Amino acid sequence: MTELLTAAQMRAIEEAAIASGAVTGLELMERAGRGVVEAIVEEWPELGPGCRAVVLSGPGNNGGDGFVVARLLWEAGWDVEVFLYGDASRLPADARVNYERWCERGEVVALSDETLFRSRANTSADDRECIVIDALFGTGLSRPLDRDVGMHLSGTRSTGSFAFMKLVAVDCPSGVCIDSGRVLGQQNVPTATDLCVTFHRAKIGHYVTPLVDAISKLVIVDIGLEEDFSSKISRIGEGFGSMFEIAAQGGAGAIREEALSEAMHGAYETLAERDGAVRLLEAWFPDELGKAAAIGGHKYAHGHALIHSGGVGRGGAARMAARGALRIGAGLVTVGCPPGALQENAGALDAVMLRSVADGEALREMLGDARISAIGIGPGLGTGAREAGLVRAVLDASADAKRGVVLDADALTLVAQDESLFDLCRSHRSVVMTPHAGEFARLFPDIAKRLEEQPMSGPAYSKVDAAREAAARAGCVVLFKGPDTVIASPEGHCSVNSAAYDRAAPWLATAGSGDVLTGFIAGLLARGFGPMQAAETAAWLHVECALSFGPGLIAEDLPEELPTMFRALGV
Ligand SMILES: NC(=O)C1=CN([C@@H]2O[C@H](COP(=O)(O)OP(=O)(O)OC[C@H]3O[C@@H](n4cnc5c(N)ncnc54)[C@H](O)[C@@H]3O)[C@@H](O)[C@H]2O)[C@@H](O)CC1
Ligand SMILES: Nc1ncnc2c1ncn2[C@@H]1O[C@H](COP(=O)(O)OP(=O)(O)O)[C@@H](O)[C@H]1O
Ligand SMILES: [K+]
Repeated sequence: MTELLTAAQMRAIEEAAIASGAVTGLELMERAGRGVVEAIVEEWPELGPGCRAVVLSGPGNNGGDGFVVARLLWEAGWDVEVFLYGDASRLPADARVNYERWCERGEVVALSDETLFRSRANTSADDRECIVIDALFGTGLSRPLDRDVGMHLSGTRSTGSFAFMKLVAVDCPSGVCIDSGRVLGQQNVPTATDLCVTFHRAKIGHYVTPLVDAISKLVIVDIGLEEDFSSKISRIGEGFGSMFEIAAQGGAGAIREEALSEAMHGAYETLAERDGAVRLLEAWFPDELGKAAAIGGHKYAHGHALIHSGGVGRGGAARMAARGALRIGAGLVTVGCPPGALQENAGALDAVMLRSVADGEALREMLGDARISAIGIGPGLGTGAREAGLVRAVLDASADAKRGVVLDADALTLVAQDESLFDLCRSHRSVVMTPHAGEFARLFPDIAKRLEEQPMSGPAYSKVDAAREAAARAGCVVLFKGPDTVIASPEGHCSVNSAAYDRAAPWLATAGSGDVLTGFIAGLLARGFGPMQAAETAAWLHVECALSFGPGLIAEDLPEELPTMFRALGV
């Protein structure tokens, strides 16, 4: 797992590195620009000397990176044109140095529609490949782009502008708030980007919608800000100034990195432990996953999951969830269903047990069995009074926190409709809610509305903020689905399970896949996982199963892929 950073965290890390004397801003800029060029060469090895590059540099350090890219491509024999948006005399120091270095090699043209239109790359008769480098704004974007800049970007991004165009964004596509992945302002700034090269760590915005949908490939360049160094710089805001003071007082020229680390020791938690850190779930699984095999003993030692089904003809969702719970390692799984649906379910279940549950009262009685260690309810359930009674019974009879509960689909709709059910969730210590965007809007309409409003300044409200606020309000773990699934706990822990970039699995958006996820979570809760850990592990395995199976996947395939996954993971 790695941390996804905010722009403020990234700035703090850079500033602390520079203040430590371990590296200069100019060196970081050179490494950043070099990283962009290396990423271009790796992405398009067929491009090289003679190819065209149009570099759009902005008024800050992002523009500075652009000048470095221009120089390095020029030195490699590319035909480079550079445009500047802003006033060269007001560039920050490092960007200014790189501006001047470029000026020794080529011209800088003021960016305007007209100059872009007249660029060599645009007007030449030959159709040599052209790469456009978007180095207008990076982490420093604070307000919406001016209309004309939005227009330039639209112009260059529309395929008609240049003969063969690939668009490379330095750090992030300009106009996007990198904390949220959202475009600032009313401008219809297009963000479609072939390659985005960012530095040190990915930022939150790179992994959440809408930005995650717009970038074809994300490359993270190591600019020498070491892992253990950055991990010590965790708290932005109060107290941070004093760290710089300590660094500055070190005197005697460059203060060594160790001295700075020493100064910070004990004063800052590691980034991973800090509330507010957003973790990206990566090649990872908790040790607990492997423990089932080691526990041995009775099947009840591995937990008993109850999945509640809907009525006749609506049981498929619960049966798939049950299969998921069983495959992920619950010792026993029972499907509970209305008496009328017994026959249907009996014909379709073997290893999964079956119980008739007439109503909420009957369910309450059944839940007197303390060995039932988790419940999944919602898929295919229905939204009538009887079903509301079932959800109430589940929440009432398991609030002792030893029994985890997953609420999905219709159960979420019921909770959204009834404040008293919402209150029961709040007072329960082990509930996981798994809404997709529609269910999320029903449960948290004001939060969903805020997420839809056009942001005018950064940092903008993001899907991460929304999931966190929802979790805090509901007192539950909230798993907000999508290709950018965000999982948040009421305590403020938060992670992103991405199905983008090298984990893209669009075939996972298939009917019933969410039902299987409910089963995965219920199975892990039954095994004794905490709600956050169960949600994270299940979501991560869900995408891994989809990747392992590949296109053609249907929801039923997901549980069946788990044994392959477990073997691959050495579980
Ligand atoms: N600080 C460092 O040491 C490093 C920074 N790097 C680069 O520096 C970037 C951040 O640089 P900056 O903090 O200078 O920020 P940017 O270059 O993203 O932009 C900041 C400038 O744009 C202005 N501005 C913001 N929004 C505007 C708008 N809508 N219209 C017009 N002007 C606007 C700001 O007033 C400021 O002058 C990163 O994205 C990265 O590309 C890299 O070189 C790595 C090292
Ligand atoms: N584009 C996508 N790529 C990968 N996974 C996706 C994508 N869109 C949705 N998903 C995932 O697919 C599942 C769909 O769940 P849900 O919306 O509840 O559907 P259903 O009710 O049909 O089961 C969720 O786990 C969600 O995160
Ligand atoms: K940019």
